[in-house]
Amino acid sequence: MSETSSTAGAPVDTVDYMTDVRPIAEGPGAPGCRKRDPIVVADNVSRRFGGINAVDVEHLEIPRHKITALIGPNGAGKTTLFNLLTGFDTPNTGSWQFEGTNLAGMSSYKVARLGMVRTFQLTKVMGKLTVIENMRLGASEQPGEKLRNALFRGIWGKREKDITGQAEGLLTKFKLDTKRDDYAASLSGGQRKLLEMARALMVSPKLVMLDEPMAGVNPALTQSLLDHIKNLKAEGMTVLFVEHDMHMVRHIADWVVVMAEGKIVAEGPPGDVMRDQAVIDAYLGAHHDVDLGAAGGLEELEEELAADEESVVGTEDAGILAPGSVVDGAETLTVDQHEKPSKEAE
Ligand SMILES: Nc1ncnc2c1ncn2[C@@H]1O[C@H](COP(=O)(O)OP(=O)(O)OP(=O)(O)O)[C@@H](O)[C@H]1O
Repeated sequence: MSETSSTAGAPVDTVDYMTDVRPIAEGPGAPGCRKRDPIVVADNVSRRFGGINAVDVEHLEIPRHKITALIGPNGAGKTTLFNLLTGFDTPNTGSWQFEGTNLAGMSSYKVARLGMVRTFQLTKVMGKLTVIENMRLGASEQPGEKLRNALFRGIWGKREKDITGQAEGLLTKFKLDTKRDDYAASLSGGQRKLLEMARALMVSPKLVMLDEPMAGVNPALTQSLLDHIKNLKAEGMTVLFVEHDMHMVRHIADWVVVMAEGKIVAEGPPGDVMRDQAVIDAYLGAHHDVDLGAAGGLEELEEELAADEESVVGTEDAGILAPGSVVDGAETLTVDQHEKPSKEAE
């Protein structure tokens, strides 16, 4: 999909979102920097849990039609920020707009209907429902939702048919059509991630927020997931994703926002951010000598961390990605997988 403006009916400016090289930020990348075309603008958003400042974001803008990665060490506040922006949690302070509409205090359901949807770190597909039933749940207006619709069965039937058709189309696109009538509980971790992403698309969103889309995905599905995420952008959507896998970040992100201890500590294009000292400090602690942006930097870091008894390298211990598995030619590596404190279910 592309953006077209016209004069006297003739298209004069066409932007292909995949090849658009216009600057994302108005100036140099820095925490809270202004974007040329933001879809989300947040101010002074904070959330405390007891004595912990889980989120303390002064200013954040998410660029429209781009893929933005939100990275940071465990406990940095990434998921909490997702929860706040999408109405799944309430901040102590703050305001934020999605396409100019103020969302503070709005329920998650209404936020989704406006076109801002999210997936979860631990998928929320309903195991005891079939794949197609899960998809139908994603539709913004369920037939039978309103008594009035139930009374007018003609309208009800048409809408139901449309929803099922849309769901089937998405299942085919995500190669889940053969699982249409299987219980979601029978799907693999990766297939559930795909189902959750497909279900999120039922409301034809403008902004798709993915919380650790690669976690729990086996290497066979990794490339397919990456392609689906890139396709969202090609189709005109904006993507914001939380991810620990640095190769994935470097491979598909146009812009990277780094959080540490609730704050935004760096922002910029992936290559720049990975060379940023604040990012290296936040991620690596003692491993200051490694340049994440340099060729071989990740491999060097992997070796250093492997030699460090306190570090757990990669997701292989969690059975997520095999060591040395390949994502589009690059070996996978997760730099931040220190033990997480246990956290209540979202
Ligand atoms: N419901 C909650 N109750 C109490 N503390 C919480 C709750 N949710 C999050 N926290 C705390 O808030 C901080 C931020 O957590 P959050 O899950 O947002 O971090 P994160 O960056 O998403 O981490 P991860 O990468 O491990 O998912 C952590 O210290 C966490 O323990």
